[in-house]
Amino acid sequence: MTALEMWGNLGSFIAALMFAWAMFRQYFPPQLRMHVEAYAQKAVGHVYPYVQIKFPEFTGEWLERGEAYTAIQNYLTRSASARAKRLKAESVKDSMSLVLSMDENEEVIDEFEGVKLWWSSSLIVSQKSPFSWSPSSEDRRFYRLTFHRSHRDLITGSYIKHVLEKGKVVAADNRQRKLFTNNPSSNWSYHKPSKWSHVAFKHPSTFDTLAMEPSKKREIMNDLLKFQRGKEYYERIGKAWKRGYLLYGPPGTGKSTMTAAMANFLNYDVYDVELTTVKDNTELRKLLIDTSEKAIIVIEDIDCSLDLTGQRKTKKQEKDDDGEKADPVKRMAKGGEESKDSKVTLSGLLNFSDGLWSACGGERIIVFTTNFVEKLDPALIRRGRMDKHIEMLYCCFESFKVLARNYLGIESHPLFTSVRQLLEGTEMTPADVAENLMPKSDDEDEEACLEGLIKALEKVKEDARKKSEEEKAAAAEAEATAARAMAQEEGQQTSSAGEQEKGGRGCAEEVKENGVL
Ligand SMILES: Nc1ncnc2c1ncn2[C@@H]1O[C@H](COP(=O)(O)OP(=O)(O)OP(=O)(O)O)[C@@H](O)[C@H]1O
Ligand SMILES: [Mg+2]
Repeated sequence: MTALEMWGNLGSFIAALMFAWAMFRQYFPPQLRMHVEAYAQKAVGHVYPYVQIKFPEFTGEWLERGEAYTAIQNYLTRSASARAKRLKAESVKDSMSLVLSMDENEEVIDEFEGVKLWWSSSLIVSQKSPFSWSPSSEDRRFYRLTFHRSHRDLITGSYIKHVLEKGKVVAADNRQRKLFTNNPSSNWSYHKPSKWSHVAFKHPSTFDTLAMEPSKKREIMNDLLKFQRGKEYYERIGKAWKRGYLLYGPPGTGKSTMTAAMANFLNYDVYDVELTTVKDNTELRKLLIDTSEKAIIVIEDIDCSLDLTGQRKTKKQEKDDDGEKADPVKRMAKGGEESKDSKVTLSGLLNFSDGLWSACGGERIIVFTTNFVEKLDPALIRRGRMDKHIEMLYCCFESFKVLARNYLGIESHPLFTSVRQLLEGTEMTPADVAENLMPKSDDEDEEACLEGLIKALEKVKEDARKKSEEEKAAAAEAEATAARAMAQEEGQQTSSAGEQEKGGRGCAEEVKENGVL
């Protein structure tokens, strides 16, 4: 028999089977058909050694997109793009890249701990619109997983968990991350229920481009990685999966840049909380609850946002304050007009940072930045709330080298030696160094930029020297004035003591005289 004849016979056999099946469906009464089908399935089950699991696209009463379906779709991306013959492409990251998944009725093979499995994707077209070209909302897509029944425990126990976890990781890598900012409370309405507005987060800062001492940078990166991989660890020790970072240092040392680098490193969204537009503590809590996992919540310039220098109020004091706010008479008595300022208090902020851990699921980082760490209440930055304190420093030579690589594309230059000497003991922020390294015109080359930086550093050094001399002179002057004042005071005391003595004696004499009298 030739191959062609064999295919011909097989085709006839399948056609006959399909015809028999159609007759069976048409002429058998439904109840009888159900019984026959059930017995047929049982009979097949005895000889057919494979198990199948179906993962539908939409689940639940409201037909939400099943998390498992999406995770499987993402998990199968790699094997589908390598092996499937027909693929579907979807754009992600604001149309910046494509994700490929297998098209309907395709099959790919996967392997897990030496066990072979088959994934197929299927589509059941809705009965209502069999000839419609446009997809119907009632069309049902699903993935079907087939495996040998001897591996049932392995597949249902570990493999499916592995697929879902890997799928979520792929989804996180593919998603467009967002930068959220809180809407002023007046913007919350029925039509715009979200407390946050967002744009795509595209900050270019990375740890590679961040100017910082390499060992410190590595330490922070390791800390972040440990946190990100620490799900089980946090569960085991019974601590919420969160970490607080306090970034402090002078303006322009890279606190905001570091926050962006952290978000890019961890692949997290960023929630930038503008505290001054938050009406009160309750609103702050609502904002917190509305954040997602895998997020960095940032409160910049925490010392400027609120008056956090005061002591924490007791519950009673807060109640009294609330009473005053509510009572117009008390408010007027306090000083007239109602304040338009935020009424978020230190306690509110503490509850916010603590609530972060208790009210929400895991994987959140909170970052506070400040120029004046000494101004902050110790309660706000104690370990447990702010677990890691990072001081952002003036530019050192190692930081300069990173900036030179970023801005000029050079690793070394004869002028580096002068820069190194000048940077020692000079306080110039990375922001100022970066500004000096930026070519001001097309014909300014790297040498000109470095010379410009050297001049700027010399000026800063000279200004610092003059300032220190002026300060020394002022201190000496103040000391001299104080000494003069003390001497004068001592002189006055001596003379007044003399007079007192005289006066005293006078009195005594008087008494005496009086006595005599
Ligand atoms: N450590 C750094 N590494 C790389 N670039 C830096 C660094 N520090 C500052 N810069 C550059 O200077 C600019 C200002 O820095 P940034 O806004 O991060 O400072 P900051 O510490 O947040 O200042 P502020 O206290 O005023 O908020 C950045 O846009 C960046 O280009
Ligand atoms: Mg900043």
